[in-house]
Amino acid sequence: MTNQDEKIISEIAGHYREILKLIGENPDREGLQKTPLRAAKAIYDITAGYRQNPDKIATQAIFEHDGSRIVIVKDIEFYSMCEHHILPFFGKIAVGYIPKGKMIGLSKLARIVDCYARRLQVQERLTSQICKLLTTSLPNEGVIVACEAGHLCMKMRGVEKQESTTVTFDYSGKFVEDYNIRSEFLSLIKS
Ligand SMILES: Nc1nc2c(ncn2[C@@H]2O[C@H](COP(=O)(O)OP(=O)(O)OP(=O)(O)O)[C@@H](O)[C@H]2O)c(=O)[nH]1
Ligand SMILES: [Zn+2]
Repeated sequence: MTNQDEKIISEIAGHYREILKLIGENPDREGLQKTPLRAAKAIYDITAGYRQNPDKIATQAIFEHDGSRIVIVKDIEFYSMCEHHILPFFGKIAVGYIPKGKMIGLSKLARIVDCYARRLQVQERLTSQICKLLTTSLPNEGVIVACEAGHLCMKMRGVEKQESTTVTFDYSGKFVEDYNIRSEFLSLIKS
């Protein structure tokens, strides 16, 4: 952690201390003394994606590959924060692509998911940012991303729908043109 990171975290902690007072707490009581700093470190960590470069992650591990069949990494768990309420939404993402002479290191797909998830987000944008990045930075014939998540802003407050989940998709290239390949992806991520 750099000096700049520490400076920002300490400033955020000061704001959390004020929030604790405003909600009727005593930030000086024993259990809360370190809470502003802990909370500041947590929010800084949860939003680490702002300080990462997704293009760099996507181009770090590209290898030769002459196959042209779909590659899928599914059940990539993620945690993000909804930009409207700053409350968590979390679930799983599946990423698929059709190679065009190259393949990407599998872990990089999960790292790209984390890079965009660890920001203030809406689920639709999270899904489309992953799709767009891979479409432009990895040689491919098509990219598809499916995301299923539960939003705490719909469960622990507001409309309070405990079982609701939200599903979002985005796709490019052959997945747009070819319904069969899109449904192949869907059946493979369900199996
Ligand atoms: N499309 C979309 N909406 C989201 C997402 N996360 C939260 N929301 C919605 O953002 C909306 C904000 O609506 P507002 O009416 O401004 O806020 P609110 O009064 O807190 O709304 P309620 O949640 O209905 O109580 C709500 O409908 C949330 O469900 C997301 O990822 N995508
Ligand atoms: Zn919300």
